[in-house]
Amino acid sequence: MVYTNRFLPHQALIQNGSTFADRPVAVPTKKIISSNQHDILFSFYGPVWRALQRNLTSKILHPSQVKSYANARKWVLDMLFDRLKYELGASNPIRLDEKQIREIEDSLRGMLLSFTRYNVLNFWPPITRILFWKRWKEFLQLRKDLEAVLVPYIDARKKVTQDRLSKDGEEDSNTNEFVLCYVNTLLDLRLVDDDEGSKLDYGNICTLCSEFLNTGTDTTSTALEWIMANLVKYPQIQERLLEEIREAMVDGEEKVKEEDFQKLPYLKALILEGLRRHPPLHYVAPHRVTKDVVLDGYLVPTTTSVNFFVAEIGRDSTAWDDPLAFKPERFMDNGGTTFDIMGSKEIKMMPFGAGRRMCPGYGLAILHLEYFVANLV
Ligand code: HEM
Repeated sequence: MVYTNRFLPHQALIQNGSTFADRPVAVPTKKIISSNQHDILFSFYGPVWRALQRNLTSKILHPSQVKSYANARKWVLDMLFDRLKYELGASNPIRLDEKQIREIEDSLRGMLLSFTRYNVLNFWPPITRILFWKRWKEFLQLRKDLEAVLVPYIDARKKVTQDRLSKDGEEDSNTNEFVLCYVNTLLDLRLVDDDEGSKLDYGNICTLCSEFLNTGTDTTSTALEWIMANLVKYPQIQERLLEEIREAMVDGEEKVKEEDFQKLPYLKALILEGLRRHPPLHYVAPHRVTKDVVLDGYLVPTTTSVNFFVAEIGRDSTAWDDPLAFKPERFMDNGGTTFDIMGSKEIKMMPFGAGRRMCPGYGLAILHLEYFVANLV
């Protein structure tokens, strides 16, 4: 088995941006450093991050947690409906919350879109930061802007959590609806084993939150747009899906619920076909092998950055019949849908990557896509 690690210099820079600006580096611990200890750049600029983030995301993205966000999904769907009505000329106002969401989105997007501009700062940071000082200043400003947007929400969450605990530390019985969120897991985290261990600072938390938001939002919305576009392009697919949804729903119900999804195999097939034909990420982030490997006669040294052409893999004519066609039926099997999206036996497509660095949010992403596609249709 060839293990690969991430090779992501720009992330190292972004993640430590605030650290270099005005905060001390969070101290890595023996426990946290693990899979990335060989990464060349991370070993200089913060090896703690990848493993830390992986631990946290696997906790918060566990299926038991994912279920508890059903209300949030419903809220977003209502917001989408509001927007559709608004754009169609109805008088429903857009909720104020959307403004706040846009604010977060804008600051994250600014950071994401300009990453090629700042990538040069990674090459030899002590020098490139002097040579490109203007860029470095701009980068720090972007980072400060991002923190200015996120910190109030982190504080608000802190307050909700503190209010929830009674003075003697017992849980308030009136707060049964409390849902653990990602920020809570970050606030609780200690970087060393003992009780005195340091907590993550605002810069650290903002970095982890922005990564979580970046990886989870644009990807899902891009996939959703492609799937909806194909439903418009192929009315017969839309018709078949609508039929399936009608059959699965109890008369009088207005929304497709998460419990209904198991009765909707064609919906699942549609989502998979959307991800195969139009994966939101054309490549996964660059990886590298943890030791030199010979593959098919080619040496892959540890110093090489390895890129996987996700989109091409899903359109490979040796693996798929008529690969350019949009046919959800290809995922249907005896009336059901069975596809090994994790690629544990074979990899015919990898929209979420594969192996141990596979997207930890794939279950949540598929759930979101099912939820929004079914309800919009
Ligand atoms: C259709 C939606 C999505 C697609 C196509 C997608 C795809 C991917 C891919 C290809 C990777 C890189 C895997 C690799 O390098 O091998 C990744 C990483 C990641 N994704 Fe997703 N993703 C989606 C949704 C989400 C969601 C909803 C979340 C969380 C809320 C999420 C969280 C993450 C995180 C935290 C990583 C980094 C994991 C690591 O560094 O080990 N993703 N995703």
